[in-house]
Amino acid sequence: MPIGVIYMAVIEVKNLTKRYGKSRGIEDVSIEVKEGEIFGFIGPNGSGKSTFIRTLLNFLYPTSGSGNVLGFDIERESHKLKEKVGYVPSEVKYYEETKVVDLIEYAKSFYSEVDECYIDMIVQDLKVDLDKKIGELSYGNKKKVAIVQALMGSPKLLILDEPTNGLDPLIQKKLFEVLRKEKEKGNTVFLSSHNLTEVESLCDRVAIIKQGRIVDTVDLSVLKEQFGLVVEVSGDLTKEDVLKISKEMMLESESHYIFTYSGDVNSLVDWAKDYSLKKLLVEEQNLESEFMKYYLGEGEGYERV
Ligand SMILES: Nc1ncnc2c1ncn2[C@@H]1O[C@H](COP(=O)(O)OP(=O)(O)OP(=O)(O)O)[C@@H](O)[C@H]1O
Repeated sequence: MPIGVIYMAVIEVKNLTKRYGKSRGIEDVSIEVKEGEIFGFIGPNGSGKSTFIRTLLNFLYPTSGSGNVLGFDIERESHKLKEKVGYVPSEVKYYEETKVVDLIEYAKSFYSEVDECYIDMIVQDLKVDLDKKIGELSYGNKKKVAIVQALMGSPKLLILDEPTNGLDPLIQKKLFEVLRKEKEKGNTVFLSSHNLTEVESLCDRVAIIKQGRIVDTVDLSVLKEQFGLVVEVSGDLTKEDVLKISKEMMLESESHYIFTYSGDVNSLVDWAKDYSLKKLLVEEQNLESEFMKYYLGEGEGYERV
């Protein structure tokens, strides 16, 4: 961060709770998203990602807690807030008989100024089919229309609920390019996702939600610096043999072990030479191997020895 630059919190939420009657939605969620960052929100199915986003945008009333987005209170000033935020919902619903081109033109009429060249470029990049009716579009193709609409007012903040769901890999890549450009312009992106690989490649920071509560918030550049190697071995060796080289056991079954390793590669090679191995697989640690623990239930998963 350059010295002297003060980053404003674009999203600031304190102790936000939303219950559906007696059922849990989100519990005591506190988050701060800084201006100009791409912030990922990840967690298992039903953990509360959509509930959080919908409460933030006042589509749901909070049970308790408070928050502001772009300086606007999420309850009292939600109408102002919604004007300034580009939002892509997880489920896109439009009037089925409307043609895409008409919907986009109609959406433009809500803004005093629209960067037509930019919107045309997004339409082309995402291969949006302008001539079809909404009702004729697939789930992914509807999502693309929602993305175009979210970008229409050149928002300072984009909130996207599982934006890549239903998009093919090429369009996902194009969307990431668009989001990176938004960041380059100084805008802020908040997105929920199930895809840890995409989160790793795109986001600056990530919050992990589990059973409605934030369990961790991570700066990915710091985390990546700590990443070592993930080593998988099987053959004629015991757990004690593995513990000579690493204390970070991720999985162990009979003669088959997966562990992380951060030391010198040559020492790892020397260690491996002492055993008769059937398999030796070494790969760089990534977000998926690190974060899988958050997706596992009680008693499942890795053991740190
Ligand atoms: N309208 C509703 N009425 C009652 N409970 C609800 C409602 N919507 C969500 N929930 C509950 O709130 C919790 C959080 O759901 P939410 O949809 O926010 O999770 P999510 O993380 O977005 O899930 P997914 O990854 O599957 O989209 C779940 O236990 C869910 O059953």
